[in-house]
Amino acid sequence: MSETCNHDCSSCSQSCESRDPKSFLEKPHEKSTIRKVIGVVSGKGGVGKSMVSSMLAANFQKKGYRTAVMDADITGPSIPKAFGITGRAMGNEEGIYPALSKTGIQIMSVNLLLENVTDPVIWRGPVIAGTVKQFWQEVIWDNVDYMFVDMPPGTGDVPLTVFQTIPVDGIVIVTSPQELVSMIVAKAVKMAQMMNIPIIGIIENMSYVECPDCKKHIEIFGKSHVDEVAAEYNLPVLGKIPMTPAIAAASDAGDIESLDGDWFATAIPAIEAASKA
Ligand SMILES: Nc1ncnc2c1ncn2[C@@H]1O[C@H](COP(=O)(O)OP(=O)(O)OP(=O)(O)O)[C@@H](O)[C@H]1O
Repeated sequence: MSETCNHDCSSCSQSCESRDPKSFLEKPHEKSTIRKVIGVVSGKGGVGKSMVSSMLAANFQKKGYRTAVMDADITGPSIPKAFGITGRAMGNEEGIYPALSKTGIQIMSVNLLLENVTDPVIWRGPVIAGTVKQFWQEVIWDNVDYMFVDMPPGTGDVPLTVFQTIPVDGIVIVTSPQELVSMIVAKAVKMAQMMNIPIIGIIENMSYVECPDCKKHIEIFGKSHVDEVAAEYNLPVLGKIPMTPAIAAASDAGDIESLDGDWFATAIPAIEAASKA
């Protein structure tokens, strides 16, 4: 172990015995290789967590990493749409194969298994959590450097299952300025600490709107408090993403991979550094 242990597993990525003596971690499919798993979480829905998961994956793939997205947001799956994937996942007696995006990102989502993408998933918690487990154990993930897990919002059954079964190397918390940011970040931070998952930092989405003429940043949801809240928990702010029609349009068109923007200039090296072996 290269760093001195301060017994706070939430700020450390080492895997040592004291980390989790009675681990519930499950092995992935025997044909899968997944090197790093990054969870993307939010305290509540609609803050752009799926958008951030998709854009992070697109950026990591562009950097040359073999990248995957597991859409663990079973009742509100929006990942395939952002990547323009409409077909169904294929499988055989060995397992299920993820769909591939235009740039080769491996994607698994419940929407790739439903007969009709508009069919609602009206399942009880344990069934939903079981589906996420299956995405880990029965999908054949091909030589993945970084897997981003788009978590369901909140701190319920499914995030719990993900944290218990999948060896998550770190989480990124997504917030938006109008939420009760301090309470919601506090809940996400506490859950990660209880589960001994390192927190890489916070990304604020829909942070501001840029005036197309004078380029002034307008904080339409009011003044952001993300810096203060991050400082309170000793976490870095990994980025502030503007609310822009380009993001909404790219997502609606299934073209998230074509978006250009340097919104992740801080987040990418932070994720790389936090997930180093
Ligand atoms: N920065 C942005 N600028 C413009 N539109 C955005 C931005 N971020 C997200 N959106 C849009 O907001 C909507 C909600 O985003 P998204 O689905 O990523 O949220 P979410 O937090 O994953 O929601 P849920 O948890 O309910 O699934 C989407 O239609 C998306 O296109």
